[in-house]
Amino acid sequence: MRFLVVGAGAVGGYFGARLAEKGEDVTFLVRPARREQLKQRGLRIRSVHGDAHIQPQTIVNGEDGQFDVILLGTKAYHLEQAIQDVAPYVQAGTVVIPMLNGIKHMERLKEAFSAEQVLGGLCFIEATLSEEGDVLQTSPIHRLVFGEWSGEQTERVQAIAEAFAGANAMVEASSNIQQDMWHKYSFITALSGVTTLFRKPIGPIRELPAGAAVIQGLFAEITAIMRAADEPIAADLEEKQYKQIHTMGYEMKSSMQRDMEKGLSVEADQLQGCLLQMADRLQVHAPLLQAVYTALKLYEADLM
Ligand SMILES: NC(=O)C1=CN([C@@H]2O[C@H](COP(=O)(O)OP(=O)(O)OC[C@H]3O[C@@H](n4cnc5c(N)ncnc54)[C@H](OP(=O)(O)O)[C@@H]3O)[C@@H](O)[C@H]2O)C=CC1
Ligand SMILES: CC(C)(CO)C(=O)C(=O)O
Repeated sequence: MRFLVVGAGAVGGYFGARLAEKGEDVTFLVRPARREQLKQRGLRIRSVHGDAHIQPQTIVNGEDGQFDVILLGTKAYHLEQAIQDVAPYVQAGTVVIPMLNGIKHMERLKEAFSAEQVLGGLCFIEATLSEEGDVLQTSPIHRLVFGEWSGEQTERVQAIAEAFAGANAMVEASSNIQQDMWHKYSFITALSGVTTLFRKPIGPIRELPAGAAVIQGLFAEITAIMRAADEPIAADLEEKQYKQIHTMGYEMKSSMQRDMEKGLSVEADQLQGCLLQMADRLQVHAPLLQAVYTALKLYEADLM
């Protein structure tokens, strides 16, 4: 099975390298500067699960290649360019698996390719790129979940799961990827929301009663919006996720917060902004989410 990983960043670099380390046929679609960096230094992972160092196969936009599975690992604000660049490689029988946070990209991908070719996907991992371009992976979670939108365990899903079997990452074929994606969307919207608002890891925020109340309030707003939109979320989602946030390492940061610390763009429109549009349409009151989004937009304005 030939894999193409779009973007050799934190997420794409990690899961792609884990698959290549296992011996699978993996190519990275990268841009010229990243290709040069990878050529000089290789793709290195420094991880709590063990380091890795591979010399990755790369292509840049326009070069030839044929692939069975495309793993999409760009930021949501790079999605349009990524779609254009990857389109020539999406042929009959090719499957696209996004690993992005959020949900809005699913619509866009199904429209750009065919709904049949796009599986659902998400990942749980705390990873970032170092100044040298190495993947730093710093907490026990390194889980990739994917599946047919219908939930069926089709042959192609089983074949992909088989290719990942034995790789140094937890990879699961889900029979309810729609719900999994909405749940992850809820979790990351709240986690990235509070960690960027307060600019602290989750530990110090949740141990302050007022911080815990903000987390709880955000989950209540987010799930109220999702319920009003009739999205497939569990009845006890907010309680479960509030508990989940208390099981995370004290120093755990969100990827959005790490990007903010590096002065990079953030996915505010695709995460908080997209939910606020739903809230507006459905007339759900979401003042905490609005405050988080405002803080993010002010941060973005300073970048310009
Ligand atoms: N980091 C994390 O811990 C987690 C991140 N996520 C989500 O995963 C997604 C990816 O995040 P993350 O890995 O952190 O992001 P990174 O910024 O680390 O990596 C994204 C990579 O995509 C590359 N890229 C962008 N456009 C293109 C293109 N057209 N062709 C080829 N490469 C391209 C960038 O390359 P270049 O160097 O050329 O700019 C960059 O290396 C986001 O949606 C994020 O929210 C989800 C869970 C955890
Ligand atoms: C929830 C978490 C931290 C882990 O996957 C994440 O998705 C992110 O920071 O983007």
